[in-house]
Parts: sequence; structure tokens; C-alpha cells
Amino acid sequence: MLNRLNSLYRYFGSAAAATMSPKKVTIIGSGNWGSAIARIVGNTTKSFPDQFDPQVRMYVYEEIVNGEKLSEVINTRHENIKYLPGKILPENVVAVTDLVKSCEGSNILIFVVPHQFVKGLCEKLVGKIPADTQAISLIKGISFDKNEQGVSTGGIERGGLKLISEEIKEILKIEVSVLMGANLAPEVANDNFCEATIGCKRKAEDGPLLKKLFHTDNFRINVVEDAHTVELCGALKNVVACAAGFTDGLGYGDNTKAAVIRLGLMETTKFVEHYYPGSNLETFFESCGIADLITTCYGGRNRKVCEAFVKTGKTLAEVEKELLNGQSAQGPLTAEEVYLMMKKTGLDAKFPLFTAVHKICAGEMKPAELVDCLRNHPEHM
Ligand SMILES: NC(=O)c1ccc[n+]([C@@H]2O[C@H](COP(=O)([O-])OP(=O)(O)OC[C@H]3O[C@@H](n4cnc5c(N)ncnc54)[C@H](O)[C@@H]3O)[C@@H](O)[C@H]2O)c1
Ligand SMILES: O=P(O)(O)OC[C@H](O)CO
Repeated sequence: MLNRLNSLYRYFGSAAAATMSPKKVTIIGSGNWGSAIARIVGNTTKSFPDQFDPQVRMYVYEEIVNGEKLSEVINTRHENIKYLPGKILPENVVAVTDLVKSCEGSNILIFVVPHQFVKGLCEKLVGKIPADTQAISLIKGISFDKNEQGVSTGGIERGGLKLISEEIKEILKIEVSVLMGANLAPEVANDNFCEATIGCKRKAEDGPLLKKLFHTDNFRINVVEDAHTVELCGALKNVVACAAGFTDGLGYGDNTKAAVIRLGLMETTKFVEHYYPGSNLETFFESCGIADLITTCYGGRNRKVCEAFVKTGKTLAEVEKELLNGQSAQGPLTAEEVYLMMKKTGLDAKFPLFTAVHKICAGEMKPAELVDCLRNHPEHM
């Protein structure tokens, strides 16, 4: 009897300790945003040692920069000289080039890579992470599989569309929240004040800890339950930013850009309502919604690349290479994915701004025709 009590005590004692023990955090990605967020998470984990293990591992896709391994520079000089030069990373952020090792025993995975790399990275992690690990995706994009119908459990035909959070969940069988907002990485790395939105389906259960991981004096977090809307706002604003870049390239001013932002917002709300019905209107007024549209359409990389595309007549790949030094503008790829998906479900005509962005990027429409598309938008009929 005594033995049985002892073993019960040991079992429940260790289970409680496991629940209470500080969470290990891994950042998967070390680009412009990955490095800016590492500055925040490196500090918050140190501030709450009872909640978080202070060592934060950061998966680095290895590359040679000026003759040195990027991971070694990060671990010795604490600076990502390629993707966030001039900003010091906290010393408890450790670069690891082996993806599986970077996630070993981790309780919280922060996904922050350009969306085209997510699937490949997740597939390498299958069976390699604890079952109770949770993830949070900071990735603004969608997943699109040409061969899939993408029919949701609610029976809505999504023509191959999946959210990045859904893709991670499907492959790794873990809970995935999202963080989106008006967050240009260089400004966040500069500690300029801004806001962000966490979308968390299990808000009561996971929200408080996730908020603790990201919330600082200059990076203010709101947590909402409407995670699908948060994520789609983040993905679709990159498409709208391309349209803003095209009108900048054409020499139009701020009134035209305001129209692009407004019509882009109308298409975004309609898109969310069609493919993920039941969103809260208030979510569009969080940082992930209108605020991110504004910041991206004025200061983002997608805008910049699309403006240069119009002004120089070079290809998008050329201007991206020339202007972004290895960083990635996600808008053109997202516009293509959204277009193919809308086409499959017969809805492309209902989203003329999204459709025009793809057609301009693909060389099927002249940038100047975008203004006709704005002029004849169904919102004016
Ligand atoms: N940069 C921003 O201001 C910002 C802000 C908010 C959200 N986001 C979103 O965060 C996500 C990541 O953006 P970012 O700015 O950190 O990245 P980035 O644009 O700086 O892209 C470069 C990253 O891609 C990695 N990479 C290149 N080839 C790879 C490969 N084959 N496999 C794996 N990784 C590879 C590089 O190592 C580097 O970490 C995107 O979805 C972006 O939309 C970016
Ligand atoms: O530079 P962009 O266009 O990728 O936008 C960056 C952020 O998403 C802005 O919130």
C-alpha cells in the first residue's frame, strides 16, 4: 500500500513538475523578422525565468556571409549581419543550424520563415518534437496545393487553400496560434512603439503565456480568439501592398493609395467571410487588420519591390534580388496562390483587386490597367 502511494506521489509529482517547468522556446527562422523577434523573445524569456528557459534556440539556415558562417557570427558577435545588421541580439539567443536539434525538447516553436519553406521544415520535424509542444506562426502567407480540393471540415470548398497554421498543425499534430500586426521588422528592432495581435483558438489556456513571451513596453499585444481572421489579414495585406506599390510606381498619390487600402480591406473582409465564415468585425480593427494594411502599403518590402517593378521594367525576381539582399517579398507568391484558389472556386471576378495584382505580377495585365480595375470595382456599383 505504502509502495503504491509512493509511486502515485512520484507520478503526480513529476507530472506537476513537467507542467510547471520553464518552457523551452525555439525560433524557426532567422531572417529580418525572425531576428527582430529574437531580440524581444530573448529578453522576455530572461525576465520570466520561472515560465521560460532563458536559452532561446534559433534555427539558422546556414549561409556564408563575407566569408563567415552566419551562425558563427550570430553566436560570437550576436548580430545577424545579413538580415538585421547593426542590431545586437541578446546573448541567450543561440543559433543552431540543425533544425531537429534546434527543436529538441522545445515546448514552444515560433515559426518565422518565408511561407514557401514551411512545409519542408515541418516534414523534417515529424516525430521529433514532444507531443505537447505548441507553435505560434508569425508567417504572413497561405499554403496552396494545386492537387488538393482543400475542403474544410465545415464543407466549404477552398480550392487547395490552407492557412499556414493549418499546414503546421496537419503535419506536426500540434496546436498552432498566430501573431500578426503592423510590424515592419526594422522599426520593431529599433524599439519603436507598435502593437500586434495574437490569434489563439484556446485563448484562455494558451493566450496568457504567449502574451508573456512577446508583450513588452514597445510591442503591445492583444489576444483574440478569431485566429483565422488574424492570419488571413496578415497574408492578404501583402497582396494589397503590391497594388499600393504599383500605384506608387505609376506616380499616383496618397488618395489613390487610400482607395487601394479601402478596396483591399473590403476584399479581405469578403474573402475571410466566404472561406472562413464567422469572423468578428472587431478583428479587422486590431493591429493585424487595418493597421497592418496601412504600414505595409507605406513602408513595406512588397510595396517597394512592386514600385520598382513598374518604374524599372525589370522582373519582380530581379528587383527583389537588387533591393532586398536575400529577404523575400511574399505578396506576388500569395497573389498567385489566392488567384489559383479563387479560380478553382469560380470567385476570381468577385475579387478584382486581388486578381489584378496576380495578373500584373504574372505579366498578363499592364500595371496602368490597375486604375481601371479600381474605377470599376464592384464596391462602386
Ligand atoms: N520582415 C518584416 O518586416 C516582417 C514583419 C512581419 C512579418 N513578416 C513575415 O515573417 C515571415 C518571415 O519573414 P522574414 O522577414 O523573417 O524573412 P526574410 O524575408 O528576411 O527571408 C529570409 C529568410 O529566409 C531563410 N531562407 C532562405 N532560404 C531558405 C530555405 N531554403 N529554407 C529555409 N529558410 C530559408 C533565410 O535563411 C532567412 O532566414 C514572412 O512570412 C513575412 O511576411 C515579416
Ligand atoms: O515588408 P513587408 O511588405 O513584408 O511587410 C512587413 C510586415 O508584414 C509589416 O507588418
